[in-house]
Amino acid sequence: MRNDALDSGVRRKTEKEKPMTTLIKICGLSTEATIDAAAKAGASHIGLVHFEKSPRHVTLEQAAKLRVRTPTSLKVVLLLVNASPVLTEQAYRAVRPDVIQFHGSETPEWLALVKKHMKVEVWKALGLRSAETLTNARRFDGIADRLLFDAPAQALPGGNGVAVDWSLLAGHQHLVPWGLAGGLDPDNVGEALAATHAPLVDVSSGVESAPGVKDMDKMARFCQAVADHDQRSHQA
Ligand SMILES: O=C(O)c1ccccc1N[C@@H]1O[C@H](COP(=O)(O)O)[C@@H](O)[C@H]1O
Repeated sequence: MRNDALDSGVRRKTEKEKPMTTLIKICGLSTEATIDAAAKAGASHIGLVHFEKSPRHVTLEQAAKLRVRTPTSLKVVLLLVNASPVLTEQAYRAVRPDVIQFHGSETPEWLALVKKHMKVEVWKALGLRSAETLTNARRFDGIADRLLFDAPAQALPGGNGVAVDWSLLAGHQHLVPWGLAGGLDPDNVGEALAATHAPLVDVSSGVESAPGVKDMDKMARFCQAVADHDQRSHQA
């Protein structure tokens, strides 16, 4: 397992510190077999999507069953898109995720309210268009437990396999933990990490054989590519 070190995401390493291991979230899982494969491959987080328009949608009942069945080495992230307060609370009670990922136009005030009432980490996904997005992201400082930078919304708010402009993140001073999402796959994740030094990478369509169908071989290759990157940077 590679997920022993929880990187704050703010610093990668200092001279005397051990270099950190990149966290890996594999999103949009819907079967026990793929959850087991994610654990075996070395992911740190799995994502369950509760959003009816997504090909990766799982009902709250399915999500609750998968959650209970998930090995303790994996943190469970429940993904919601502009869910109502009632649905958010229902989803939290049914699934008891470790994290709720908000992937719509949710506000800092809404995330703060969720954090106040639910024992859960709150992550906010933001569509990274320009440097201005990074400035606007400061609204979530001290509220979101992690920011995820994804490509701007297309047909769906996420899960579109579209990469962000990594150069926008290169050298950016992050004040809160963060992660890179959008269009990652086994062949480009090493380059993405070298360009951005992301402490967490989040992948969905890049490890699928068809929309909503996870490919366990691609999942393993993705995690191996991240491990290879980590090893290279530990040696540097
Ligand atoms: O995966 C989905 O279907 C999805 C639906 C609605 C919002 C977000 C969704 N997925 C998230 O999108 C990003 C990037 O996905 P991809 O790797 O480009 O396919 C990731 O955070 C997923 O968690």
